[in-house]
Amino acid sequence: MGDPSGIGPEIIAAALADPAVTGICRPLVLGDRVAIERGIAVAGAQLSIVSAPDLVPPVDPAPGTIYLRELSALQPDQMLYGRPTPAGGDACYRYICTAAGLCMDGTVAAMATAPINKESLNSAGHQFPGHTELLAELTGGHEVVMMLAGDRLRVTLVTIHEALSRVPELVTFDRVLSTIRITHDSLSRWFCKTPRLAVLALNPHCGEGGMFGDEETRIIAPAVAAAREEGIDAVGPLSADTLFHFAAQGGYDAVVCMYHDQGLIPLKLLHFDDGVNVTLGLPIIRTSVDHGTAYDLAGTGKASPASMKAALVMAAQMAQAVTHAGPQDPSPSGRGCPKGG
Ligand SMILES: NC(=O)c1ccc[n+]([C@@H]2O[C@H](COP(=O)([O-])OP(=O)(O)OC[C@H]3O[C@@H](n4cnc5c(N)ncnc54)[C@H](O)[C@@H]3O)[C@@H](O)[C@H]2O)c1
Ligand SMILES: N[C@H](C(=O)O)[C@H](O)COP(=O)(O)O
Repeated sequence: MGDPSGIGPEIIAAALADPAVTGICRPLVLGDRVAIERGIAVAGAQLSIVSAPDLVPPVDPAPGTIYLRELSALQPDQMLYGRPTPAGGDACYRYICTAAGLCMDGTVAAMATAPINKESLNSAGHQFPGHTELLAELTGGHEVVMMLAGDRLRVTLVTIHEALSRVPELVTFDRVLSTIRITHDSLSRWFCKTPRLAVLALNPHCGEGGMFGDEETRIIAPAVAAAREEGIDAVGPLSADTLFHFAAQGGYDAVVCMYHDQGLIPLKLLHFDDGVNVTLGLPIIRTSVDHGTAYDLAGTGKASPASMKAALVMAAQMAQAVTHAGPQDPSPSGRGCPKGG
């Protein structure tokens, strides 16, 4: 359900009132009854709540119904809009842990998360920069990669939630190569058979022959060469300022970026409304909205549910791909692939 003080409950209600979502999956909400009731009212949705303490939704769920596992019973002062609390952060932690557990034991096929406030998660004593790192730990310490995807562009990140000043020391040969590998393997599995990857430079103009930095020649180019030797269709390092123009025109299936804002600024410029965050490298399927808790909009009914809907639909499609193709079979599409799903 995400942060009870943010827009999570209302965008969930809006998404679950849409037959395009409920037609492709049987959603089970992990959250707080009062927060979801409030979200339904804010979204103006015609939905009723059915408690599902131990059950998943039935094969033929009743229309207009939200199946809810109540994992918290927050007091009104613990879910004031725009006012995160440690209790709310702790509740988010429980929702995420329970969802991961249900995915790991096969009770559910996938999880899609609404936004959390990272500060409130940490104020509750859970020291994680976000869902991504928490899920990596909960599911066995896998190396994970954050991908954000829309119809025109997909980006993956070598470094995620890090201070910009630390990025150069974190961009290592091993990290760049493993990000390329995980991007390639995950795209091959879920989205397209032979993905074409562009790998970005860290510095302007690829370091301009060493004038503006040498990470390109020391680290990124050797990592790209190593990936190519493994049969991965990756090119780079390429200058970030121009590459996105070509990637958005369909030149690449994903762009491997060195740091958070290098990739997420172009992605959100093109896809703020409908982008989906996917955690690659986990043993479970996890998607998420591409935006935050939007405290300025919480309770106003103005928040767009489009990214929440897209995250639910993508999670369901990924789960169906596993069911229909088997876990190791990539989708049957040829070279290059439609983005977003
Ligand atoms: N998936 C996640 O859990 C996730 C993702 C991003 C940010 N966050 C967290 O959210 C908190 C707030 O982050 P922020 O302010 O940088 O980003 P934000 O996305 O919450 O807000 C940025 C701007 O976008 C607008 N906005 C966000 N979602 C919208 C929607 N659905 N419809 C219309 N407008 C929308 C907001 O009103 C605000 O003006 C932080 O704690 C951050 O870490 C969580
Ligand atoms: N970097 C993401 C974004 O800006 O959308 C976001 O913070 C989500 O992170 P988690 O999925 O790890 O919570």
